[in-house]
Amino acid sequence: MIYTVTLNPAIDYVVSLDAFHPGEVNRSASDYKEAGGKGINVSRVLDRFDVSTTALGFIGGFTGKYITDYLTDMNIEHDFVSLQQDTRINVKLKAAGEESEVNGVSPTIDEEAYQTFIAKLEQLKEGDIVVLAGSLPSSLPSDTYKEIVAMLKQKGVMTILDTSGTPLTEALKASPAFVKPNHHELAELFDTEVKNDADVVTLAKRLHEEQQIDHVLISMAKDGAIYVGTGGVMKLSAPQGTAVNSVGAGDSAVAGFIYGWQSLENAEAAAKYAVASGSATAFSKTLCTKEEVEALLPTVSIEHI
Ligand SMILES: Nc1ncnc2c1ncn2[C@@H]1O[C@H](COP(=O)(O)OP(=O)(O)O)[C@@H](O)[C@H]1O
Ligand SMILES: O=P(O)(O)OC[C@H]1O[C@](O)(COP(=O)(O)O)[C@@H](O)[C@@H]1O
Repeated sequence: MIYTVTLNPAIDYVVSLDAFHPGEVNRSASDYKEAGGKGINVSRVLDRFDVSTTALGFIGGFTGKYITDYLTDMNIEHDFVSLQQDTRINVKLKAAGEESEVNGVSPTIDEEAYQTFIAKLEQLKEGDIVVLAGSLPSSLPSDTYKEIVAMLKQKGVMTILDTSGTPLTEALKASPAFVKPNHHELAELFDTEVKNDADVVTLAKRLHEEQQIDHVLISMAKDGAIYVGTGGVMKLSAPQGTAVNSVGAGDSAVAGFIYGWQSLENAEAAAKYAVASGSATAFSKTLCTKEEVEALLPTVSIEHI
């Protein structure tokens, strides 16, 4: 069974305007809301690929109810721990060809809620897959993902991690099986500049070899991705197209990799599916469909480095 963990979910409130004028009253040309947060998006995309998951994490208040109702309507299993405080709202602003984001403040996770969540993870078994994705609520210590990865690995559970900053640095010490930082997050991780593909390969190799991560996929938005792992070293081009809404592109890439890996057990095919999925989401208003991904697959080229 695949589980996604979103410790800090969100309603994504996506607002489009022709132009944004700070300090003035602005009116949306269009807006809509979606259940978001990285693990939840992975569940949503895998559902579109006909792969069942159970979404775990913390949810609270009327915003949390919006998310659980949304998932229930989609027939996506979920088993969140309930909080009193509201789940956050993240604002995604699209104006004059630019995308800006204001991600909200997380509710507080108290010890009792955290232990209830850990008790759910304790039930998982060898062969299960867990996707840990997104920021940590500020009330949880920065080594939370590290502790969870270590605990799950002891049970024979495959762990996949998509986060950034100190929680990522810490969790790498527990060697999750697959990580997908983008190139900015990779640079931040090593406190350096990433100027070209060679720099990306050098740092991704360090993650694979020194931190013993089986699969490292560095996503680079319109420049595709670089894979370093048990499947070798390769650069994947992104399909050409017009970016409509790139919110969820990274999450779609994570879902695409899992889908490709599960169905084919081949890292090259999985990385290709990841890139096609990310791009299909970037080119559409919302998350990709399987048909959109498969239409783009032949346009992803791979160069072995
Ligand atoms: N403008 C774009 N054009 C084509 N593909 C894109 C674009 N933006 C994102 N993608 C696709 O989505 C994947 C993930 O995007 P990226 O922006 O790197 O992730 P994140 O959202 O985690 O920062 C990329 O590897 C690429 O395949
Ligand atoms: O937990 P974080 O890092 O604040 O990110 C949450 C945001 O990321 C998203 O999951 C989108 O992520 P990507 O664009 O990286 O795929 C949104 O749905 C959500 O608002």
